Amino acid sequence: MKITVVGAGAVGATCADNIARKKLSEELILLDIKEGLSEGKAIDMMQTAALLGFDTRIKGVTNDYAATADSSVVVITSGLPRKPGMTREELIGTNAGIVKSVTENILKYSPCTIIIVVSNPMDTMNYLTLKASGLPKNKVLGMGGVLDSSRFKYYLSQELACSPADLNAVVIGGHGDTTMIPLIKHATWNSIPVTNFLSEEQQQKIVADTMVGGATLTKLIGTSAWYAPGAGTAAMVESIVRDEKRLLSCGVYLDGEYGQNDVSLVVPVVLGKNGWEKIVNFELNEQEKETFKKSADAVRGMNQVLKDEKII
Ligand SMILES: NC(=O)c1ccc[n+]([C@@H]2O[C@H](COP(=O)([O-])OP(=O)(O)OC[C@H]3O[C@@H](n4cnc5c(N)ncnc54)[C@H](O)[C@@H]3O)[C@@H](O)[C@H]2O)c1
Ligand SMILES: O=C(O)C[C@H](O)C(=O)O
Repeated sequence: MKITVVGAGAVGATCADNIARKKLSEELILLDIKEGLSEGKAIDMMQTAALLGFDTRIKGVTNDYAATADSSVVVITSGLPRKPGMTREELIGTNAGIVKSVTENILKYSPCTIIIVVSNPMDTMNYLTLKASGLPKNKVLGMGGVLDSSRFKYYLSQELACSPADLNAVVIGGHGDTTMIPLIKHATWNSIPVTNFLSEEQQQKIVADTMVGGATLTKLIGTSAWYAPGAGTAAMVESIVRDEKRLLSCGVYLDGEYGQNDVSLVVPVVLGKNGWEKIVNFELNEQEKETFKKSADAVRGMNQVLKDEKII
């Protein structure tokens, strides 16, 4: 099996590192537009193989799409990250062109692949990839909800002084500072509602911190995060290539589900060898439904830019 990661920057390289450590494929191609970057990072990672005990062959290439031929899964991380003070949506002008051309090049050599989109603004880039690729909707997925759910568990675990591994907590909606919806009323600590242990004020703070989790790290680091995004993407790849059927929050094209059409948003899906295999319906209360609709409207507004600029 071959997996390709496009973009050998912070997120792409971290994702590739996780894929190799988990031994998810025999071959792993790392592709970047910047001469030497992916070649160098691939060799650096290969020099950890003897220490970490994996036998995945990682190869770095500069814009050589022929090397990606017959990839089962392709991860797209190419594009600009935001700087402190920016929103993800401000990246659309640059990243739409990059994501569209990468998608077209990938499909020339892997017409049946499954694509995971990481580049921001993810909800709009995932929609663009689906439209530009013409792939079946179950083969195009956005990474953001897995990350946001993991961040949600982090903030919950800090407040509850518990292990994040014992928490069940999900973020749906958009992958934007104002569009994501951490479902705190549904979150549990080993089946006990977390709301039993947290004041209303604590709950609101956890939700707010989760929503701006990416912006908080961008302010601290000076560019956006990569460890959790890389690990989150690798978890999605793992569920696909091992056909684990994990229930993960992923960006998918909605065709009536959750009352929405013609938009990509984050919802819980079963992830297996065919991509997303089933969208699972959350019993949202009226307020959550209304918030989901607002997120959908905001993301649809961003997607309109793609049409106005004749990108799709
Ligand atoms: N969805 C998420 O949860 C999530 C999380 C973190 C980052 N991101 C996004 O992922 C993207 C990458 O972030 P990063 O921190 O790795 O940035 P980075 O700058 O470290 O890496 C981006 C890489 O893309 C490469 N690139 C640019 N144009 C390309 C092209 N046409 N073909 C191939 N490679 C190309 C660059 O040379 C660079 O190496 C950003 O858009 C960022 O906002 C999304
Ligand atoms: O915050 C960002 O811009 C990057 C990514 O979407 C994240 O949530 O870490």
